[in-house]
Amino acid sequence: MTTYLLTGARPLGGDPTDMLIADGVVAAMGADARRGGADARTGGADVVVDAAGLVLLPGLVDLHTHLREPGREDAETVESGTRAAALGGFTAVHAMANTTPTQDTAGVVEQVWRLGRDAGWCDVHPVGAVTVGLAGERLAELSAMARSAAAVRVFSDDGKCVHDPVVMRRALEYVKAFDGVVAQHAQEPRLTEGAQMHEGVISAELGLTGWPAVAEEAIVARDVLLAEHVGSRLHVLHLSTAGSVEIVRWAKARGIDVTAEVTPHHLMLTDDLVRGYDPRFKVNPPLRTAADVEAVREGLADGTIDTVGTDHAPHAREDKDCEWGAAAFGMTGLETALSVVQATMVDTGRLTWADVARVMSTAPARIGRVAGHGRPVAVGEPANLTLVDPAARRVVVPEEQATASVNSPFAGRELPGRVVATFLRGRATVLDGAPVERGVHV
Ligand SMILES: NC(=O)N[C@@H](CC(=O)O)C(=O)O
Ligand SMILES: [Zn+2]
Ligand SMILES: [Zn+2]
Repeated sequence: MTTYLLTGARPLGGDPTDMLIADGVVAAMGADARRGGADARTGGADVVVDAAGLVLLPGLVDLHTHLREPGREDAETVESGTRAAALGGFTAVHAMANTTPTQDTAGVVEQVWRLGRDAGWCDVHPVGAVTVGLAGERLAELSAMARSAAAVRVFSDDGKCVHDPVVMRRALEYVKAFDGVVAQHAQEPRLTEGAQMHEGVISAELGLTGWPAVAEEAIVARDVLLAEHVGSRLHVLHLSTAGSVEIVRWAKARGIDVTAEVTPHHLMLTDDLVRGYDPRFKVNPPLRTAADVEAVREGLADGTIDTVGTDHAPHAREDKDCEWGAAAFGMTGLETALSVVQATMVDTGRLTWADVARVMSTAPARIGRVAGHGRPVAVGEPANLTLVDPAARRVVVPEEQATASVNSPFAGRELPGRVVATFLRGRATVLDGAPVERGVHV
């Protein structure tokens, strides 16, 4: 296996140091990293990576990716989506269940898991659907998916809300048997019929049907109470309103086992962008107000919100290049997530890089029960690592990204930070900011 010497990388909170990556693990750090060979420059390593000035993070873990395969390979495939993930610094992603066919059986989740393993860009953990066909009526075969080769631990009808309280209660009870978690897309369906954007001053001005904050908050409030009642784990996806942050803060103070996610776009963008009617800004839940953005930033900074999940939602051109009302909901995000978190949270002084490791790696790995990821950067640990250049800046050009879709809301924006290298169990998937095909380095 190729060995790598990273020179002068800055681990979290530590001084710059050298690191030897060999046999899939962090083999040595500090002076020991060069002891493997007579050559003083390489220390015997096959590849030397100059990491001076770079931040070394544990490989990022996304609990919320839409890979679209099977069913919409025109928008994304497991191959293109996981390549994008590696370029974004991710070593593991959870593939949402709203595929066609739905990931609601052991057979389909095993298929996606195998496609991920064969592509080799990052670990793919399929999410299992909570209900058959995401229809919200009958529970899917949760335990068969948990016992399958894909070892599913995260269950979600994402795209749809598990709105029937009895079905939600049963799902929460059921997943306890295998330490699973229900990840809820909190959207009260009756309060959001025909909704096109956030309900507020701007929806009134534009004459578009609004998606009120209460439609999210009512489900978040109900679900934390259900989770408390049955003593189960709940994860709230893409939390987007100030009221939702308050409810989760209350629930945590009460000891309820709830975790919450915010997306990069809800940390940066607001509903006034809809004024241009550009469908790149159409997303579920919708972009909210500046006060909501401030509240989710504060929630992420104080630990109320546990994770940043990309909700990478690629869509084919014909589903986005149309008028606002007809366009699909969703935005790509894997290749910009870390930069958006840097811009909104690190460069504003609200999170340290150690906090970023927590919200984008450690916490999602723990919630998803993913072994080998989100671990401390230390000798003997699996070498799942990301090297970031925080001083770099770049303009986002969707056509240059690895994702097969171009619906990035950050197109044309200059963002800070660049993923220089990603390592998956000691193998480089990205070097010098470019993907490394398998077989080039083994
Ligand atoms: N976020 C979105 O706007 N769309 C997601 C579904 C979802 O995450 O709810 C999609 O699958 O396209
Ligand atoms: Zn969703
Ligand atoms: Zn989603």
